[in-house]
Amino acid sequence: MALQQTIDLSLASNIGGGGLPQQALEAALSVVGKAMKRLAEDDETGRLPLLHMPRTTDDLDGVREAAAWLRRDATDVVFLGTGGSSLGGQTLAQLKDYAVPGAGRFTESPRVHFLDNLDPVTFDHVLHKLPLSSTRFVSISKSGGTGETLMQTIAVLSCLEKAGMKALPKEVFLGLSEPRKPGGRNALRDLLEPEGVRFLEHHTGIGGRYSVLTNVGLLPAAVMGLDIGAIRQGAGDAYAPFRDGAEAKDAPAALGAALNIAMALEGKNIAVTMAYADRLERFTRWWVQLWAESIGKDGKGSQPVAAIGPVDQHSQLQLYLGGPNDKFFTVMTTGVAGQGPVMDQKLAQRAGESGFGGKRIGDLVAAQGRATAETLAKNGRPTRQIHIEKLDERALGELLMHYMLETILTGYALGVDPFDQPAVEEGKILAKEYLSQAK
Ligand SMILES: O=P(O)(O)OC[C@H]1O[C@](O)(CO)[C@@H](O)[C@@H]1O
Repeated sequence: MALQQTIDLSLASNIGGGGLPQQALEAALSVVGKAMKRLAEDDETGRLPLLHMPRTTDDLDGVREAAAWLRRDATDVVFLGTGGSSLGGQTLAQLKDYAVPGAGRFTESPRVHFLDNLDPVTFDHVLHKLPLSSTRFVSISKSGGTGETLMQTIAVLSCLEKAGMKALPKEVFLGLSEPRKPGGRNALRDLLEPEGVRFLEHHTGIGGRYSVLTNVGLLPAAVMGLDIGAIRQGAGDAYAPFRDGAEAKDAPAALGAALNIAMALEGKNIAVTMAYADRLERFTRWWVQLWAESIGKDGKGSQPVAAIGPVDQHSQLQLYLGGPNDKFFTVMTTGVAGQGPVMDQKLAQRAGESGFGGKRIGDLVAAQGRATAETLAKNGRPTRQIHIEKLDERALGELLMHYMLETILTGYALGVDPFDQPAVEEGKILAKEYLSQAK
């Protein structure tokens, strides 16, 4: 297990009044215990194919083959898609510096782009800059009907045609969507299949925001050269206590769910995840969607907030320490001590920081992560600590599965369906109505 979860700084017995009383945690653990029984049935009956993902390997070669096809002679690979059709891939790609401030500009070829937001200026800009003859495109949408992804795909097809490309769309494009439902439409397939574009199948039993361990997340990961088998193995590590029939208090994801539930009942309705690693920034955004869409319904749910350390110490920490005590914190750290450039003794002295001398940048980041968690606790702010010594494919797979399990169990325990998102549809319908009125 790469993930070490510590809840000591969440408990009233350690941090005083702002912390969680032991009996509140016990009560939540008992509800989560029942939710775990439901999860075990889900596994047994096959109702939740996500639970089988860690032990599935027969699809990996297909993913690797598609990734190799995309990489062949490509300078750029562009992933079109939004929400769960993009954030999982981005999270994994960040292990290889995707969207890491500064470092992301130097990533190896092919350059990978995820265009998950629809912004006309960005899209125009990117289409003009891309070397079209050596760019590959992947359109991902579970439903095949998401307006943003369809518009992006149409724009790219038109752009390829206008550029008078020798290559046909089927030579540069790949689709990833559910199979067409009998009698139903799949607009993305309707768009691309007549061009001969090949499609990978989106798992029909796994929703977009839970799809990071399927081809949706693993295809971009494989394009980046990551070990996708290790990602699945890591997911297995998070699931192992559940398979082994552990009690809620001994299964880290179940303990996490119980903490979240109990915290919300104690008035901590904001869940802040602050990760001290650039390579977990996309993870925090992936988690925000996972948590918000899965738990926020029927008048229930806590507000997920993503933060990164140490940079957000300089923007959010004041509120966290001095503002209302209505938050439950997770401070995430990695084993960065001893890593990075070493501080020259003389220069450190000249800067008036002789304590920096001989220390490395990673030493300061490690100290900051620890100090933030402890300062939050000293101020009565309940804080869970998650530490991952070595952030690699296996560890990230474990972290992703941990959070998916924590989310599902929280939904089950609260009596909400963690797999739908009915409220989002209303605005989509209205937007299409306004679009039809636009001149
Ligand atoms: O993969 P699709 O079907 O394009 O959906 C994209 C995203 O849109 C949502 O349905 C919300 O509108 C998310 O749940 C989903 O991840």
